[in-house]
Amino acid sequence: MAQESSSDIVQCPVCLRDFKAADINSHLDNCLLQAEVNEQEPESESSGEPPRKKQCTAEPCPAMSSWGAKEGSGAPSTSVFSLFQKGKPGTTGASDAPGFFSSKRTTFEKSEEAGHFANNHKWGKRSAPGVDVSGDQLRSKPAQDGLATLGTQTREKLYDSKPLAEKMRPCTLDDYFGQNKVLGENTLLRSLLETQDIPSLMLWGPPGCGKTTLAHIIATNSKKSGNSRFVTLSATSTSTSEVREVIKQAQNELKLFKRKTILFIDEIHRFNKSQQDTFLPHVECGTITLIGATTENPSFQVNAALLSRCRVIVLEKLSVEAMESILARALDSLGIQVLEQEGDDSASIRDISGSSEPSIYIEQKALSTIAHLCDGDARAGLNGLQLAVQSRLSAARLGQLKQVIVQEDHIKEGLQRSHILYDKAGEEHYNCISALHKSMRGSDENAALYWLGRMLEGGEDPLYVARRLVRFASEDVGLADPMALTHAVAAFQGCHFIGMPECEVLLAQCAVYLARAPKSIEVYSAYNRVKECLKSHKGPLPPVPLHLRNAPTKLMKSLGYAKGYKYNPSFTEPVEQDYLPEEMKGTNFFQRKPNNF
Ligand SMILES: Nc1ncnc2c1ncn2[C@@H]1O[C@H](COP(=O)(O)OP(=O)(O)OP(=O)(O)O)[C@@H](O)[C@H]1O
Repeated sequence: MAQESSSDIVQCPVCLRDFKAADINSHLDNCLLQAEVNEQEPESESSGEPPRKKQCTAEPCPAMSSWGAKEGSGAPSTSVFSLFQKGKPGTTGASDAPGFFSSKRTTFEKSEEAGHFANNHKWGKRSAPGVDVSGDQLRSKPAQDGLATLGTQTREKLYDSKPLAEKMRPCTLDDYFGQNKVLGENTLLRSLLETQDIPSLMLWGPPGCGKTTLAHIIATNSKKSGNSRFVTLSATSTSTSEVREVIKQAQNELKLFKRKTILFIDEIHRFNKSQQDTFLPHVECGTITLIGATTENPSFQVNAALLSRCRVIVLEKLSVEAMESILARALDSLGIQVLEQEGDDSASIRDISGSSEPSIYIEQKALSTIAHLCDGDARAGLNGLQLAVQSRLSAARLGQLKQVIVQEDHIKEGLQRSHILYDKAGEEHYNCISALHKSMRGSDENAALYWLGRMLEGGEDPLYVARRLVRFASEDVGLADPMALTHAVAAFQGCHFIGMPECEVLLAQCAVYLARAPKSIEVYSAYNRVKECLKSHKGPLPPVPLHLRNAPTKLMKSLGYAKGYKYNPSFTEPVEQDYLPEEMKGTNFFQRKPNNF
C-alpha cells in the first residue's frame, strides 16, 4: 500500500474539492462550519435571511469565522480558528459572544472617532515575528507570535471568489464603524435599535458607507429576537408582482403568526414611483416595516408620500479613522501583520514559521494609503486590500518566497482607480458642478480649478462641464464681459473636437477666465422678470401692436398691419415709437426692485 505523503491529493467529503493531504484537516474544519452555517440559513426570504448584496450571498456572520464561533455555532473554535486567535488577546470563545449591542471589546480597543476602536490599536500593530529588517528599521516581537504565517483558511479567504468586503460584513454594531452622528451613544436610531423598535427607514449615503450592512445588522438582530422576519429585495431585479407576493406573505405572517415583516429594499430609487406606491398602504397600516437604501437624494428619487412615512437616515462617507478600524479588523482576520516602519527588504525577514505558506506583512504606510484613497468606501478599501495581497502572494509563489510585504505601490495598483472617486450619475455630479459654478461666481479661481479637477479626474464628461461654462458666461458674466461667452463656446467646441485628456486645459483656461471676469447678472435678471411678468399675467396676453407687425399680403395691409411703423434707419433723429403693447407702456425689466435682483 502506498504511503500517504503530505503532497497527496485528497477530496474534501463536504465540498468535494481537492486538497493536499496536509491541508485537509484544517480545510475540513472550516468547510464543516460553513456547511453548518449554511444549513441554518436556507436561502429564502421567509428564513429571515439577512440582506444580500448584488447577487453575492453574504455569510450570516461572514466576517470572520471566529464570529460564527462566538455567536454560538458550536464549532470547535480552537481547532478551527487557532491561526487567528493567536495574537488576538481580546478574542475569546463562545462564552464571550458579544450581543447585538454588546460593549465587549474585541481585538481592538474602542475609540469614539473610529466608531469603536482606539487609534493606537487601529492597525493591530505587530512586528514581523523574529524579524529585523535593515538594521533597526524594523524591530520585531517574539517569534512565537507567528500571526503573519499564512494558513489555509487565510488563503481561502483571499482566493475565494467572494470579495473580502462581503466576507467582512459585520453582524453586530460592535463591528460597525463610523456613522457616529446617527448611531453613536444616545442617538435616536441606536435606542430604537436597542429596543428593537425599528421604524421604517430610508438609508441614504454614498456607496460602501454601510447602508446594506446596517440593514444586515438589523436583520441579524430581528432574527435573533424571533418577533419579526426579514425579507430582502433589490429594486434592480424585482418585479412589481414579486413585491405584491412579498406583501401578501407579510399579511399572512402578521395574521397567522403575529410576526412583523421588515422589508429591506436595496437601491430603492431604481423602483419607479408607481412601484414605490405599492408599498404605501402597507407601510401605513404596519404590515411591513420598510428599510430602503439609496445612494441618490431620496427627496428626488423616492415618492414623497412614502418618504414622509420613513425616517431618513443620512450616512456619510466613512472617515479615515473608521476605515482604519475596518481594515484593522480585516487584517486581523487574515493574520496579516503590520510593519510599523518602512522596510521593503522582504528577503531579509527571517522565516521562523516553518510553514510552507508565505507570511504576509503590510507596511503601515500602505494601509494608511488605502484608508485615504478609498474615499470613505469600505467596499473599495477592503477589496483593494484583497487584490493587492492576492497579487503579492501570487508573485511570492512564483518566486518561491517565504514572505511577502505589501507596500504602498501595490495598494495603488490594487485599488485600480485614481485618487478621486466621483459618482458621475449621482448626487456628487450635481454637488461638484454647483461648487464649480459658485466658485466662479465668487471669483475664486483656485476653488474653480479644484472643483473642475475633481470632476474631470473623476471621469466626468467634459462636454457636460463645458455646457455649464457656456451658461455661466451668460448668466453670471453677461455683458460685463461679452467675450466670456465667446471663450466658453470656443472651449465647448474645442472639447468636442479633441476630447479628454487634451481638452482638460481648455476647460481649466475657461474656468479661470470666467472666475476672473467681471460679473453682471443684469440681463439674466431682466429676462427672469420678463418670465415672471408672462407667468403672472391675468387674462389673454395683449396683442402685438399693429405697427410692429409685418404685412406681406394685401389683406394684412388693409387690416392695418405695419401701419405707422417708423423704419429707424430712415431717420437721422432718434425715433419716437412704442414697442411694448399698449398696456405695458413704460415697463422696465431692467429696473431692480427693492428686495429683488
Ligand atoms: N460602517 C461600517 N463598518 C464596518 N464595515 C463596513 C461599514 N460600512 C461598510 N463596511 C464594509 O463594506 C462592505 C460594503 O458595505 P455596504 O454593502 O454596507 O455598503 P452600501 O452603503 O450598502 O453600498 P452600496 O450603496 O454600494 O450598496 C461591507 O460588506 C462591509 O464589509
